[in-house]
Amino acid sequence: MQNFEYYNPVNLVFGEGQIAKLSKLIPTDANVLMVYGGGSIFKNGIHEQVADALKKHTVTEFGGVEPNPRFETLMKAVKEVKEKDIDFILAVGGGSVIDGVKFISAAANYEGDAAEILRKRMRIEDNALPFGTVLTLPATGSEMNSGSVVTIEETHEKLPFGGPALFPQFSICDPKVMASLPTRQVQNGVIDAYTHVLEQYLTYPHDALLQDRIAEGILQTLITVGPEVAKDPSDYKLAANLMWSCTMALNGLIQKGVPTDWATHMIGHELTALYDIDHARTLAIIAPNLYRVMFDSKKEKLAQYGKRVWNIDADTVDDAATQAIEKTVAFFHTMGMDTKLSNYTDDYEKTASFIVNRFEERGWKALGERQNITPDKVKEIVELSY
Ligand SMILES: NC(=O)c1ccc[n+]([C@@H]2O[C@H](COP(=O)([O-])OP(=O)(O)OC[C@H]3O[C@@H](n4cnc5c(N)ncnc54)[C@H](O)[C@@H]3O)[C@@H](O)[C@H]2O)c1
Repeated sequence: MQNFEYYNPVNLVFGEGQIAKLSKLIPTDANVLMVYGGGSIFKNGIHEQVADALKKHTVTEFGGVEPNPRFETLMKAVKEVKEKDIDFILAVGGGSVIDGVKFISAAANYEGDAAEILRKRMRIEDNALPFGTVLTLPATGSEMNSGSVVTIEETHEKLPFGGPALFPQFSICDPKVMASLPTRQVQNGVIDAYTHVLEQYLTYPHDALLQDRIAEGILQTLITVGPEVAKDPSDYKLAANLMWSCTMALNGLIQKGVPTDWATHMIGHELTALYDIDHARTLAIIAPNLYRVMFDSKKEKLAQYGKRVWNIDADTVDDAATQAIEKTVAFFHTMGMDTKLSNYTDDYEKTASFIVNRFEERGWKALGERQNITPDKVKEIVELSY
């Protein structure tokens, strides 16, 4: 096992009725900016619960953070923070709102052009504004990690950044909030979490036995609850298991001491930036083709995944690994994912060369756990995804 440090200071408050605890989790003398997205919280009662819990607090509201949050919108919130001397931010939303709040928190005290935080992929160590979250959509794990992804609309760039100062102080995860989710968003949540685990698991064999078993447990739970919770997100048992699986998939635990990949995400972000395809759906397009192109490099772990997660009984590693990829694609389809870029756009033919050029401009010579996903491999993966 590789050496590691595991630091995660998030106070995760899980369960029905827990939103009321906001009154104690945020200091009463705080000057709060409450940030939310398109307004679904006004229809499903979440806004009412938050407002009720914060009736003794000073709260300014900032709505309109988009799915795949935009730098341009978030800078308006940064202006508000400065003008109103805000000293605590509350994110009420899914990954987009939480990621957006992480950017606002980092940019609030940043001297200079805040776009540098994204373009230079800055590691935020200190000087960020404290914030907490009320999660409304289980998917990203952003409620319990210190990463964020923000899109610069002007240049169609979707860029990740993060750092230890960007952990939420607390996150409230009440599975009841899922009842109002459209099927599409529940499906996205399942596949986003599933692919997060694959990024940290489908690498090469190592000796971190527990990390593998936890990863396999999350995958099996998602396979069990995914199709059912998409049909009925108001079923508390299913919703609670999905919500906790999504958090566990990306709170840092399963990546400790092991190699990780993340190339599917790096390529997927480009598809969202170019075509506005939902994040999870870009992962479903890219991941299987990445496993096909990088087969020799990943086949041992693919075979282990096939045998342990899908109960595949095959004579050879190659056979088990091939079947594992097919099982994964079938699961993505069960969860309502289209797995071809041409299902989303007719204008795909130059996508591979565009993405490769971008990676080269950014100086990315190779991706993946072995740093062997070179620009020509990226091209092959994207072309196979058409
Ligand atoms: N920080 C991380 O670790 C991390 C990891 C993966 C993905 N991401 C990023 O997170 C973003 C995606 O976040 P997401 O998948 O959580 O979706 P989202 O936050 O973009 O929300 C998707 C849609 O669901 C709606 N919605 C949210 N909660 C709802 C509810 N309870 N009822 C009805 N509608 C509701 C939103 O208004 C929005 O229209 C992407 O930008 C992605 O790149 C971040």
